[in-house]
Amino acid sequence: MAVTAVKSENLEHAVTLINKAATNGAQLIILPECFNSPYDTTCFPKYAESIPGPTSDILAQTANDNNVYIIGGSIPEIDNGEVYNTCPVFSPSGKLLTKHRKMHLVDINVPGKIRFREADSLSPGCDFTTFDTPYCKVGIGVCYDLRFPELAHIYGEMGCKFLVYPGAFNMTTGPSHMEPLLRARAVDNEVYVALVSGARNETASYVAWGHSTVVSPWGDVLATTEHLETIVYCDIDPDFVDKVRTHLPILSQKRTDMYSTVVKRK
Ligand SMILES: O=C(O)CCC(=O)C(=O)O
Repeated sequence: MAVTAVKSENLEHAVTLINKAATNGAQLIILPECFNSPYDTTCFPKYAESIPGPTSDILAQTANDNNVYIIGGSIPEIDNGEVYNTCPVFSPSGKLLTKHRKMHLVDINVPGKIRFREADSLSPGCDFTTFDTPYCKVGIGVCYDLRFPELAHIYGEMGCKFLVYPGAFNMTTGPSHMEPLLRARAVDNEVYVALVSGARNETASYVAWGHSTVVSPWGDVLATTEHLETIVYCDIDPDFVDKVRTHLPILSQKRTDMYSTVVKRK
């Protein structure tokens, strides 16, 4: 999705795209990170709103109108004076099922290329976020969360078969890192993984890599795109997760007598 600096335009456009995807048969629809605001630390506090709030009300209504799950990308959320990068999730009846506040905030400095520090205006979330669908359990991260294998592993342990990351990789890290990270999380945990990005806008302060992609539990790229706005469609088969786990039972072969990944705070 192409995102502009005008929140109302972004909301209207997101609804149009969701309606189109639903008309074409999508049952679970994912928006990109920061779809109602520019991805810019100076914008987050200005665009922030509560969840539930105006943007989430529109997504709830759109989920209900189309009878689809919506993973609402992310929006800057304000709560108690703190601003979070938050992904709200809606059921086909328009219920706010859960929300994921980005747990790992971006703090990168590649000299001469990119410096971005979300903590300049955001606070990190401290919750694991999963929800059940009739198809399978789904785990949510937001972009930089993808770089931390522990989160994906814990979601796998919690029973998720599909991990979804609204994201916005950039022109420095995206070309080298995004696809390998998606494929690694998928193969490590034998799950489907999707990352949904905003379209590239060369005039934005942060230029997104784009390339929204879905990877299978076997590590294959099932659906992807270039950097311009489009809807990427993909069939997810939760039974295939079980098949891969039977063929390669690595999850039960972990040497948990020697090491483990432990949840310290829920
Ligand atoms: O991990 C990266 O390289 C970029 C991450 C990012 O920009 C984000 O979390 O939105």
